[in-house]
Parts: sequence; C-alpha cells; structure tokens
Amino acid sequence: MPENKCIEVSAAVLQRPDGSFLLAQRPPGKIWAGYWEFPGGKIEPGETAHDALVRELHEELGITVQTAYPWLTRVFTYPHATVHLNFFRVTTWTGELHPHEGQQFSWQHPAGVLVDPVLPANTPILRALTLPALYAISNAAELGTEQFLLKLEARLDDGLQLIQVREKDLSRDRLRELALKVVALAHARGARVLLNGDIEMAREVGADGVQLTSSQLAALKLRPAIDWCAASCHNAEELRRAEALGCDFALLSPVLPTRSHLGASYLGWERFAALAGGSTIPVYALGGLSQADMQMAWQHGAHGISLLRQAW
Ligand SMILES: Nc1nc2c([nH]c(=O)n2[C@@H]2O[C@H](COP(=O)(O)OP(=O)(O)OP(=O)(O)O)[C@@H](O)[C@H]2O)c(=O)[nH]1
Repeated sequence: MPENKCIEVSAAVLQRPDGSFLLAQRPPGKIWAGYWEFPGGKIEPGETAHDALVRELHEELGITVQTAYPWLTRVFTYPHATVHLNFFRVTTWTGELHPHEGQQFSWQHPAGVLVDPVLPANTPILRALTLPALYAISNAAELGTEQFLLKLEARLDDGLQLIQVREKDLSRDRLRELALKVVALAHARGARVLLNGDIEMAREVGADGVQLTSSQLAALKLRPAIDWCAASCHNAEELRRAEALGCDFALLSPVLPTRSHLGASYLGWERFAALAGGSTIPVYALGGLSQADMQMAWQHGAHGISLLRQAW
C-alpha cells in the first residue's frame, strides 16, 4: 500500500435520548486493539459513507440503522495509515446490540468519558459531543436587559446549555455588566457562555469562550487562548478558515430569510448542506430558524441550530 493512501472510514456515534453514546473496544487481533472507538469501519469500493455505516453496524453490532445524520469528518495520520473518518450521529435503530466481533461495549456521557484509552483521532470528537444542539443568542436589545435576564433564567432552568452574548448596541460598560450577569446565571446552572467579538472582555468577565466575527476570523493569525472559540461564517472560505485556525465550532448563516435582514440573500438548506458537509468542526445553522427546524438542520449536516429571537 502506498504510504500516502488515505483510508475512508465511516463511524457511528450511537446516541440515546439521554445523550449517552456507545464506545466499543477494538478486539484483539485488530490494529490498535484495546483502544475505544465509535463502531464502524472501512468504506468498501462502490459504497457511500452511509452505506458503509449501515453495513458495519449490522455486521459489528447486529443492528439496523433507522436514522443517521451526517456530522463531522476528520483526517488523521497514524503510523500505519492516514484515515479519513466520516462521523454520523445515529439516533434510532432496531435490534439489540450484540458484540459480533467479541468487542466490549460501554455507554458513556459527553460530560466525562470514563473508559480509556480512546483512539487518538477521536479526542476532538469527544469534545464536540459536549456541545448541545441549541445555541441561544442574547436579545437584550429587543427585550430590555431586565426582561432578557428573567427569560434567560427560565431557559437555563429548562436546560439551556450554551449562550452567546451579542449586543452590538450596548456601550462597553453596559455590555460588561450584562455579560457578568449572564455568566453568573449560566455558570450557576452548568451552562457555557461565549462573548461575541471581544476576546479581552470574554476573559475579563470569565466567559467560557469567544464567538469571533467574520472580520476577526479573517484577521487573526492564531486561535485566541480561551477554552471555547467559535466563528461566525457565511461561506466556504470562512468555514475553511475557522477549521484551519482551530476553532471549536462554527455558525453558518443566514440559512433562511431573517427579519433583521429583509431582502438579503440567504443560503437555503441545500447550500447549507453542501457547505457544512465534510466540515471537521461542528456547524450550527443560524438565520430565520425556530426550534421546529432542528431535525431539518440535522438532516443537512448541522450539529444544531442557533436562535436569536426564537430562543426567548
Ligand atoms: N471504527 C472506527 N475506526 C476509527 C475510529 N477512529 C479512528 O481513528 N479509526 C481508525 O479508522 C480505521 C478503521 O479501520 P477498521 O480496522 O476499524 O476497519 P474495519 O472494521 O473495516 O476492519 P477490518 O479491516 O479488520 O475489516 C482504523 O485505522 C482506526 O484506527 C473510530 O472511532 N471508529
């Protein structure tokens, strides 16, 4: 085999409704035996990534895939080969899980994986799994600060886990004041906060990360040193830039027409899928959406959706 040959692989994140996912331990005799991985295997000639996923899960686990959403891809070079991994999120299947290859199974939670070692290519995949499906964007501008904070508290109590503070009309002082309050409320309930556009202030208020604007994304040479770094993207070039910079995830917008940009052009779901397909980082769909669009977003390769007005 030539050294630069890239092996195409499909892998499944089998997810239960409580968010737990299945890892399997590679059985003795296989390369990287003993390492934990997502079930899957090599794509055979003539197969699509989805075909291979369905076949592998049938062969390895004895289950029939019902719903599989395309999610992330990743290229990783091992000493033995370079692999191009196509990850799917599998949320429904029929049949009982059987370890047809003698492998061990373990259901794990995104908040803390308790088995090791995990295949080295999978570390960013496990991190991506800690991101929720919904990413809410603040709307103090329309609701007023007090009303927004009350709504935020209620949404956090309902399980909201990820918030972007984005208030373009506030002065720096008012923004800092608001961001501090959002961080305090969110952290008290285990949710994360990213601040739009201001890396320094994000650190200062103890936010978990920063949401880079597309102009910051174009200008930055290095990923800011902060736990979570996301980027706002509108086209293929920006998405590739976000991946290359080492961003943890991206927003891709506008998917549909929005109230705030009436008459402006938008991507539509097909274009969204073409852009997000093959992304190495999770992509949230943004623009003109509501909670009811979640399934549509997943079908088109999104990790989830980001909502502004509709979040509150
Ligand atoms: N199934 C799977 N393979 C992964 C993951 N992460 C990762 O780096 N790989 C790599 O992708 C390749 C998959 O090959 P495999 O050996 O599992 O494929 P297979 O089931 O078709 O095996 P076979 O060739 O023994 O029939 C291996 O090099 C493996 O190290 C993962 O999460 N799941």
